[in-house]
Amino acid sequence: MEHLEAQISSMCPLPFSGITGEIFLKAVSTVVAVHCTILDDFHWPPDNSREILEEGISFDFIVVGAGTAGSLFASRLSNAFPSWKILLIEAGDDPGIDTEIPAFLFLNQNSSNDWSYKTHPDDNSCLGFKDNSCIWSKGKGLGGSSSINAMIYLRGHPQDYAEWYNLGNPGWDYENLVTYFNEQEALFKITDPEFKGYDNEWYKILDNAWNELNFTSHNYKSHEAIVGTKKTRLLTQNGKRMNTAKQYFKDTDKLFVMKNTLVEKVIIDPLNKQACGVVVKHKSGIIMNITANKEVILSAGSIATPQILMMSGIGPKSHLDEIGIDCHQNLKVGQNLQDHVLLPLFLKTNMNMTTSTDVINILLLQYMLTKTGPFSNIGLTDYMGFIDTERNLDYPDIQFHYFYFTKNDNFVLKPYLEGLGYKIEIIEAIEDLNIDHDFLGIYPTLLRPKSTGEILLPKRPLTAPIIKANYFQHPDDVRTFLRAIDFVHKLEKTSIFREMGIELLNVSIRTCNEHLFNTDNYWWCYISHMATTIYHPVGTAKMGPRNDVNAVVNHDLQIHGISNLRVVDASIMPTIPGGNTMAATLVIARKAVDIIKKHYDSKDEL
Ligand SMILES: Cc1cc2nc3c(=O)[nH]c(=O)nc-3n(C[C@H](O)[C@H](O)[C@H](O)COP(=O)(O)OP(=O)(O)OC[C@H]3O[C@@H](n4cnc5c(N)ncnc54)[C@H](O)[C@@H]3O)c2cc1C
Repeated sequence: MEHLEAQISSMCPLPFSGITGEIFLKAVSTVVAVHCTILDDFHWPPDNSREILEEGISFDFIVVGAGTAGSLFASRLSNAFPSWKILLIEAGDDPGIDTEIPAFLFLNQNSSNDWSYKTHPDDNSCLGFKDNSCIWSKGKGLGGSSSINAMIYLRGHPQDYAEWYNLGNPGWDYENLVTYFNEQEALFKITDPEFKGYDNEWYKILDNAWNELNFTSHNYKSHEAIVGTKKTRLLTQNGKRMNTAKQYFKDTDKLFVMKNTLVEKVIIDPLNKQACGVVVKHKSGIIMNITANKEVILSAGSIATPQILMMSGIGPKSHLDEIGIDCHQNLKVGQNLQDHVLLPLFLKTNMNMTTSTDVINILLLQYMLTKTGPFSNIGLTDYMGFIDTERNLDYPDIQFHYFYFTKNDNFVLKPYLEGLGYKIEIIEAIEDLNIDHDFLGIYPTLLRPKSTGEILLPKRPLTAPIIKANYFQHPDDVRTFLRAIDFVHKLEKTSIFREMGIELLNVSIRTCNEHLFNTDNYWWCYISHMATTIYHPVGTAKMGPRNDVNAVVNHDLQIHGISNLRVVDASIMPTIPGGNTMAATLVIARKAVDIIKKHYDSKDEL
C-alpha cells in the first residue's frame, strides 16, 4: 500500500489522508489488481511430461497436437473410453494471458503462441512482403490455432460438404454433419436467438450499401456462409476468448498431457505396416519413444501433420528419396494444399472515429472490470459479405472481411502491417495515406482458389517445412479478384458510400506505379504484392477413396495402407470450405470420436 501511495503521489502530488484517502487507495488497488480477473477459475491440465519421461509408460491412444481438433478429440475420446490410457502431446505450452482478450487478436501473431511459418518465395505472390514470403501464423500451445485466431464461427456452405461426399467420402455430406455443427454451437452457446450483437455504427452503413445492391442481411440468423451480408458469432464467453482446449478440457480429467514436447515422427513397423508409437523430443532435450497399443492420431494441423507423416516415411516416395527417408507407403502427403487468400484494399472515409488515449484507457479499464465494451469483441472484423462473382448464384466465391483504422493511427495500423510482414516501403506508403483519413479496409478473400500448393521437407528435415503456397499459379484466381474489385467499385457508387466519401485509395508500390491506377495491369501487380493468407491452409492429407491417387486417408480418417494411424485435423479436408475453417475442423474432430467409437464398439472392446 505504501509503495502504491508513493507511486500515486509521484504521478499526482495530492496528499493522502484520513478515511477518504484510505477509500481512495482501496479503489486504486482494486484497479491495479483487476488484470488478475482475466484469469478465471479454469485451470489448464497439469503437465505429465516428467513422469512419462522418467517412467516411459505406454498408452492405448497417442494424440499428437492439442490444437483445435486435437483437444476436442482427445478429451471426448477419454470420456467415451474411461478405461483407456490416452496421451495428448503438444509442442507448445499453456496459452498466454494476452490470448484471452478478443480485441488483441492480432497481437498474438509472431508471439510465443505462434509457429510463424513463412512461405517459400515465388514470382507471383507475396512480393510486397519481407523476403518475398508471407507469414503463415499457426497456433502453438494448448488450443493450437484456436488460441490465436480471430474466433469467427462459420459453417461454410452446405454444398462444400456435398463436394466432400461426391469425392468418395460417405458420411461427410452436410446432412450427416449438421448434428455435429448443432452440438458444438449449443456447447459454445452461440445459438442464442436473444443475442443482440455488439455495437458498431459501421454495420448499419455497410448493410445499407449492400442492401442498395439488392443483397440480404442475414446477420445472426444462421452460421452458413451464403450470399449476402452477415454478422458472425465469435467463440467467446463472458467477453473472453473461448479456445477449444478450454472448452473441452473442462469436461475431462482423465487425459495424460505432455507439454513442450515435439513429436518428431511416428514409429512404423515395416513388416506389418503398422503404427506402434511416436518419437518425441522434450524441451529439456530428452528424446524418447512412447508406445501406442491401439492407435496414433495426428492432429498437428495442416503444416505439421504432413511434416510428421513425411518424417515417418508415408510418401511421396520421390521426395523422401531426395531427403534420404525410407518410404513405407507412397502417398501424396503434403500435396493438395489449399488456402484462402485475402487482398487488403484501403478506402478513405470522411468519418472521424479517432479515440483519444484517455478514452482508450478508460475502455480498457471497463473491459478489465466488466469484460464488456470494445475490447470484448473484434470490432468490424466479425462483419462479412459474400458474393458469387461469376454466376450470380448462391454459391459464393468471394467473402469480404472488413477492418477499420482511424486517421493517423499510431496504435494499431503499423503493428498490424508489421505483424503481417509487409516491406517497410509498403507500410510507409499505407501510413502516408492514413495521415489525413480514417480507413475502411475491405478485404476480398478467395473462397475457392484453383491454385494448389505443397508442403515439403527441408534438407534438414526437423527444421521448418518448406511451404509452397503457389498463390495465383492459376490465373483464374486473379480474375476472381478482379471481379471482386469491380464489386467494390459498385459499393463505392452506393448513396451511403458517396455520402461518407468512401473511395478506393492508390497505395504507391514502386513496381506497380508504372501501370495506370485501377487498370487490370495495375491490379495484377497489386495482387502479387499485397495479397496474403487468411490462415486457412487445409488439404495436405486429403481424405478420399483408395482409387483417388491424391488421397492420404480414407473416410474413416485412416492412412491408406498403414494400420493404427489416423489424421484428425484440417489436413484431411479434400477441398477448402467456403468460410473460415475452424468450425469445419471441430466437426471433423467430433465425427472422428464417433468413427473410433463405432470401430471399437464393433470389436467389442469397450
Ligand atoms: C491467425 C489465425 C486467424 C484465424 N482466424 C480464424 C477465424 O476467425 N475463424 C476460423 O474459423 N478460422 C480461423 N483460423 C483458422 C483456424 O483456426 C484453423 O483452421 C483451425 O484452428 C485448424 O485446426 P487444427 O486442429 O487443424 O490445427 P491447430 O489448431 O493449428 O493445432 C495443431 C496443434 O498441433 C501442435 N503441433 C504441431 N506440430 C507438433 C508436433 N510436431 N508435436 C506436437 N504438437 C505439434 C501445434 O502446436 C498446435 O497446438 C485462423 C487461424 C489463424 C492462425
